[in-house]
Amino acid sequence: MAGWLNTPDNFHNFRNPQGCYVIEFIDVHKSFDVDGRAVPALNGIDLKIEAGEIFGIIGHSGAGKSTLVRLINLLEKPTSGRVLVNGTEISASNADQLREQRRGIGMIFQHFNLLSSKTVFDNVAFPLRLAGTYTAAQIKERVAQLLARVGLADHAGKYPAQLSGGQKQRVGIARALATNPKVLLCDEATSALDPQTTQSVLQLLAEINREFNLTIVVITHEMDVIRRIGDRVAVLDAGKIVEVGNVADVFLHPQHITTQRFVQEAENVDEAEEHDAFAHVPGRIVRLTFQGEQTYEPVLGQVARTSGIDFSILSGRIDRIKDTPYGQLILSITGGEPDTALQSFADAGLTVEVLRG
Ligand SMILES: Nc1ncnc2c1ncn2[C@@H]1O[C@H](COP(=O)(O)OP(=O)(O)OP(=O)(O)O)[C@@H](O)[C@H]1O
Repeated sequence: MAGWLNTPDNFHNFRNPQGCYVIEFIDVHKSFDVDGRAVPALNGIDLKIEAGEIFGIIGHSGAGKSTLVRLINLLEKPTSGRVLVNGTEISASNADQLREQRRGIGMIFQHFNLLSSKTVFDNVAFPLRLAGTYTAAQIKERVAQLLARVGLADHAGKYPAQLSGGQKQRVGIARALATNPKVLLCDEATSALDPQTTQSVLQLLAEINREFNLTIVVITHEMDVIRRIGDRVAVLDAGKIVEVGNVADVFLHPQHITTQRFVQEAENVDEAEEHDAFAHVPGRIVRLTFQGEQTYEPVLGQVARTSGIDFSILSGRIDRIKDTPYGQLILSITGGEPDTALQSFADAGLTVEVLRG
């Protein structure tokens, strides 16, 4: 059944003809009327989400994430400003156009939102039946194909109550993909799952992103989710985007205080505690950040030898941001020529931050 799944070729037809942005917010404000008073939820959002990327939106409760996502899936209209999805401004769409546009946007939820009285098969078939344009044989084939893709081929006859959380979310993903959307919105999709199940669901999302060139928008309050699969991230705080960039840049060098706190939470670091712990350590204290292949290179030893410094490692971690390894070390440096050492680290491509001079 060729043509059922997104392919890079047919995907291009859905790109914004003016560029490659699937979703675009232009100075968007949204407020809600509460007892005759306008309560602002979003204040001047400018955002461009590119075709085929995994874009994370992180924020605390009340920051405006759900409102932002409801503007993307066309459930809300902006109070002012423009939201474009696949190049079309939603507030200018009529009812038929809206229905057609909504079919191009899939969504998965924190609590899965499956129909408990229907089998796995019927849950996934639901949007296809709703569309009213597929034969029973086409629906059967499509659902089988989707269930196989999410690893649930043997569970078609089960009911949601008979599934684990991870399996329920896989059904949610299969259902969201049924009508072949170009955009998948994930609203806290792994927040109800244990760490191991979270990992496998995130892996599945990363795979379908690559296979179908699907644009995925991930709404979360956990930086770790974005670190694992995100390409770019926007940090939302009190209805405003306070930081946006590539995940590696934002994660390793967070600028805004809200971003810094999210990163510290993800790394389980208490900066005040760390600062106290280093108070009695002699020498300069520096943080070195390695990215990519340099993570595994013997830079520390080489620089120590050439500059004559001694160093102790006060804390350190090696991990991955999506597919790229990175390392962060906090060192105390004594003796030798510390300025030469810091320059040599920078020359080797490491990011050097002096925490105490
Ligand atoms: N329908 C509504 N009517 C009135 N106020 C609303 C409505 N929806 C959202 N708000 C307000 O808008 C602000 C942003 O809410 P929103 O639900 O978008 O935040 P959020 O980041 O998704 O939070 P959470 O993670 O808790 O869902 C909040 O102050 C909220 O009270």
